[in-house]
Amino acid sequence: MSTEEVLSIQDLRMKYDGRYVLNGIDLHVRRGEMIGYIGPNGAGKSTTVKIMLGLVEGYTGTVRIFGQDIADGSVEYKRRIGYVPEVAELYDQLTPAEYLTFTGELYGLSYEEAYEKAERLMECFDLGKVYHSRIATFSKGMRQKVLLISSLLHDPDLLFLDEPLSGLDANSVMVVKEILAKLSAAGTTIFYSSHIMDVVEKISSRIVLLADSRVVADGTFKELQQQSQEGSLEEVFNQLTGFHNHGAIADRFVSIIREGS
Ligand SMILES: Nc1ncnc2c1ncn2[C@@H]1O[C@H](COP(=O)(O)OP(=O)(O)OP(=O)(O)O)[C@@H](O)[C@H]1O
Repeated sequence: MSTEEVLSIQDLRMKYDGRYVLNGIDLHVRRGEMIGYIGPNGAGKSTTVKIMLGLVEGYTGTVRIFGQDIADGSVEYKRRIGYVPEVAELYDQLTPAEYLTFTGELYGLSYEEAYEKAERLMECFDLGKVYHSRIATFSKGMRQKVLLISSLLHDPDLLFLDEPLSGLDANSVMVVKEILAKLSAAGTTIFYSSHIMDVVEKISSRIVLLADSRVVADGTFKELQQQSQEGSLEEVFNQLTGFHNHGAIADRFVSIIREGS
């Protein structure tokens, strides 16, 4: 793996409504790393990613991407980034051909190049026949595949994925996991945010766990296991986030549902 630093975050803090949602994040990521970025709901994962994408302002600290401070006003670094958001904002009235040539051109590809490349990528996902159908008619998994293609069309150096396997069937999951492994091996740096612990455990070269607005663990899966003396990543996650009462919460939930019945 290269020692080239693709991403560097120093003392990143962000407040919403007077409350710190990120409180001193430090993170240094090298080229080709596959970072599993995990944490409880509301821990600040999306906020960190949105800051890195330049979508959220008002933070303090320094964020450098490809060596460039993203606060310096230049947006050139964005051309080398791909992003699959948690909530898809696909344009329903467009076809994949229209949508993907639009995003491809935004990333600097020519129309012809984007059109032809997107069509071949759609075919890889068995979606060649619907290249000219409206996205409004697509299933969740089909939409997710279009989003994945859109994030990868320009062969980004840094890829941010938020629940990228959402809605995909088991066969497609296998294909996408393999694609990510190959991209990472070829030098693409991947920031993989998900709640599906067994996938994160298997595909990440390094896992960063965010809790209470801070990084509470950062290392390989083996290192995290040693830190918490637990087995699976799910158990490591429970332990490092101090969560032990799933049974009691479930009991309470069910008893409320059953009240009066
Ligand atoms: N625009 C906003 N205005 C006010 N508070 C916000 C805003 N965006 C996020 N927050 C708050 O910041 C905290 C972190 O949210 P964030 O979406 O980053 O969490 P997350 O780790 O991605 O969670 P999840 O796993 O549920 O997706 C939450 O408490 C959330 O309510």
